[in-house]
Amino acid sequence: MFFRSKQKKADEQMCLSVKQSCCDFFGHNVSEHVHVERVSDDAVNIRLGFVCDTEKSSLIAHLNEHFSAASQPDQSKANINKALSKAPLEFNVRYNVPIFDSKQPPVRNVKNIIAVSSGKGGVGKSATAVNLALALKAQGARVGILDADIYGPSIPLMLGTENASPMSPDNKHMMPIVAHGLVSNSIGYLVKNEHASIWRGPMASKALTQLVTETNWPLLDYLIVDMPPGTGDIQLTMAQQLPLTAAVVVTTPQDIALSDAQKGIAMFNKLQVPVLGLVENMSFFECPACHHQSHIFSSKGAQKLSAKYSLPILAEVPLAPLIREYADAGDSLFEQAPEHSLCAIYLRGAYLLSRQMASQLVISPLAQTSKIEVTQLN
Ligand SMILES: Nc1ncnc2c1ncn2[C@@H]1O[C@H](COP(=O)(O)OP(=O)(O)OP(=O)(O)O)[C@@H](O)[C@H]1O
Repeated sequence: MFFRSKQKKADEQMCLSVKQSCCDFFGHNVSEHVHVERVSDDAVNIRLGFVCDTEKSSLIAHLNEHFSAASQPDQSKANINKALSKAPLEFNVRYNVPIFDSKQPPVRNVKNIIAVSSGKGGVGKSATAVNLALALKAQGARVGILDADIYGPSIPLMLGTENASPMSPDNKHMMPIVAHGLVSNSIGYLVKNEHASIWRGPMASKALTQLVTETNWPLLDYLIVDMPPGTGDIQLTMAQQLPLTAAVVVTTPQDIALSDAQKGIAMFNKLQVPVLGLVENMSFFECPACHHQSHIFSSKGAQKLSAKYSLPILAEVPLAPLIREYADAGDSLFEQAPEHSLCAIYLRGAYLLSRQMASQLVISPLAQTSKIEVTQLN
């Protein structure tokens, strides 16, 4: 009896510290989603609102965690081990990228589809989509990119795959094009730009649906979709047809871009697609000689939007000739200049993006357990 009550107290204590540890880990209060329950003398179930598994005497918690956390496994493991230090259990963390259910049928092999969108054209949406995809890949995720900007597909140029065309071994499905470790498909691989640009709404949406569903995607943690600019009927239909997990809105700091970005946020809100955050592109220009920063397109625009909609700013990307040069050459900034400060900006953006995804997972009723295990980084 005495032992039981002591054990109960120890369990309560352990439960509290696991919850606290999870809150620290996720960076906000998730305690009501954390369920800790002793299932036998030597096993405890921890369910982080969505996952739980026990194996023999060691406790295996499947953390549906974002990829970037896998680059700090010791940190997270240490946190949780600390919380469990009183329990005679071994604690292992396996990393799973979370999956969301969607109202639309899922795309085979694709865990999460993230739209990169902008209310206004020419703000650097495609460049942002490519660099975020490369940054997620650099952090260990399996990433694909879908060029849904069927009126101005620029992904083939930016990936250096302009002359590629997808093979179809079974005459039904296309094999995506591989470049810089990303798989991609684009209407630009299939038809000449001038042909796609005369397509009308239904034809354009049908082409997009085919591009998504008839591509033989390998197992992907993230499929980044470069949406066409704007928030008209075409964008709305496209966003409705895709089983989107979440969206990222790209803007420049100037008022005209911001007001269009708001329309983008409103569109995703209407479709109940969570917006993970904002990317402010062409935020400033830093003079290479004196390092003075000029705010060519105004300043603090994204900050205002961020405050108004409670959205994080994932990245403030400068106006930097290198971004255009690499994009035009179809080269990867991450392969050619991995130490460059621009890479750090995109890597942080990707980190925040995937972290936001993990947070959405905790609060979203659409979240489900990922069954696919992701290899932990060394
Ligand atoms: N931060 C930046 N610094 C310098 N050049 C940039 C930056 N971002 C994008 N660019 C360049 O600006 C041009 C337009 O960018 P991009 O094609 O990504 O814009 P977009 O918003 O996708 O355009 P569209 O509306 O046509 O789809 C490209 O040449 C790109 O390389």
